[in-house]
Amino acid sequence: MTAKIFIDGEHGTTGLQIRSRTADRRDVEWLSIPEAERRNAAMREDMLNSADIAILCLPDDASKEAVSMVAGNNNVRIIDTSTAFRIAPDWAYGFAEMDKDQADKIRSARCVANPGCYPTGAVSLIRPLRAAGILPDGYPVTVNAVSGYTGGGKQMIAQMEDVNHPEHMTANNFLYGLNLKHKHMPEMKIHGLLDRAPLFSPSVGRFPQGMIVQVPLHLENLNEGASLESIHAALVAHYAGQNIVTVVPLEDSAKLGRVDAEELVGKDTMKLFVFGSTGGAHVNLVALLDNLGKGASGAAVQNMDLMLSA
Ligand SMILES: NC(=O)C1=CN([C@@H]2O[C@H](COP(=O)(O)OP(=O)(O)OC[C@H]3O[C@@H](n4cnc5c(N)ncnc54)[C@H](OP(=O)(O)O)[C@@H]3O)[C@@H](O)[C@H]2O)C=CC1
Ligand SMILES: CC(=O)N[C@@H](CCC(=O)OP(=O)(O)O)C(=O)O
Repeated sequence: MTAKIFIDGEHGTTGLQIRSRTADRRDVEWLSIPEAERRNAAMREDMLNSADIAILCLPDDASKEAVSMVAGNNNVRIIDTSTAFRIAPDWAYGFAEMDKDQADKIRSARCVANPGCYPTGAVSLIRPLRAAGILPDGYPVTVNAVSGYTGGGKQMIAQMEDVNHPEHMTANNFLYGLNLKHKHMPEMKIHGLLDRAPLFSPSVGRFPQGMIVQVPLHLENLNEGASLESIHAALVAHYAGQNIVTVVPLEDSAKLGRVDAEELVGKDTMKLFVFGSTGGAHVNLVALLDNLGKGASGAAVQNMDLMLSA
């Protein structure tokens, strides 16, 4: 039997990439609304309630509205790509490699919150070190990142690409979130198992897709015995047995002169690096991903497949 899938927001950046990733699939039937009717609430409600899985690719407020439209209809399962439910206790967090049992939680969940692109990188680096007792309570975690501009959705894409846009942006690389209250911080804190909010400094580069997330650490402030090698080993152990999140061997990362934010564009995988020198004072943890791959649409398709395999 084919599963009926409706993407609310299918004509936006994340929605379109879900459709392109699944264009050849014959095991799903797509329910669809013409683009001109994308904000027609009655049509959306009808489609949402007819789906086996509704994938919400909408701003937070519209996602909350969509969820309210299917309240009480237990036949519909939901994957929400917005920030709205990522720390809701009754939603499964859709980062399947986060813990050994996370894929099973997603498989059996009615409601799955797809992680944010930046939190996917940050949580992937931080959580294993908290779980392994390497990163102590109270450690002041810093997360620095650069994203391709599609991370800002249709609006930022137009601002970056359309020279006639009234708010056209000419910068090749800019910092934002300068009040240090970015909406992703609670998600990073909770799923990173942190007891203190991280300091998060995001930026955007003039390239459509790709992302680097960095978590620099001072070894002397970690729990005793922490080293480049022990941190790398903890990440390797945490991600053993799956092939989406790869921990790059230390000897390979030691040979690199640079990391290219666009290396994984079009892929749904993520690479983790541990940079530093044996016996050195610092390590820099780096996650490399496509903001629209493992950071959004790729993860949504992965979660859909897990839910369909229940
Ligand atoms: N882009 C990325 O890299 C990532 C995005 N996300 C999240 O995914 C979600 C979607 O983002 P993205 O695809 O980038 O955004 P876009 O702005 O590109 O697309 C959003 C789509 O939703 C539609 N929409 C907006 N409001 C409503 C509404 N009230 N009712 C029905 N449709 C509506 C928009 O239509 P209209 O054209 O009329 O505005 C548009 O088609 C967001 O919550 C975002 O935070 C998560 C991870 C990464
Ligand atoms: C470049 C850019 O603007 N990025 C977005 C985040 C993109 C993303 O991760 O979406 P979620 O907010 O749904 O997690 C931002 O910082 O708000």
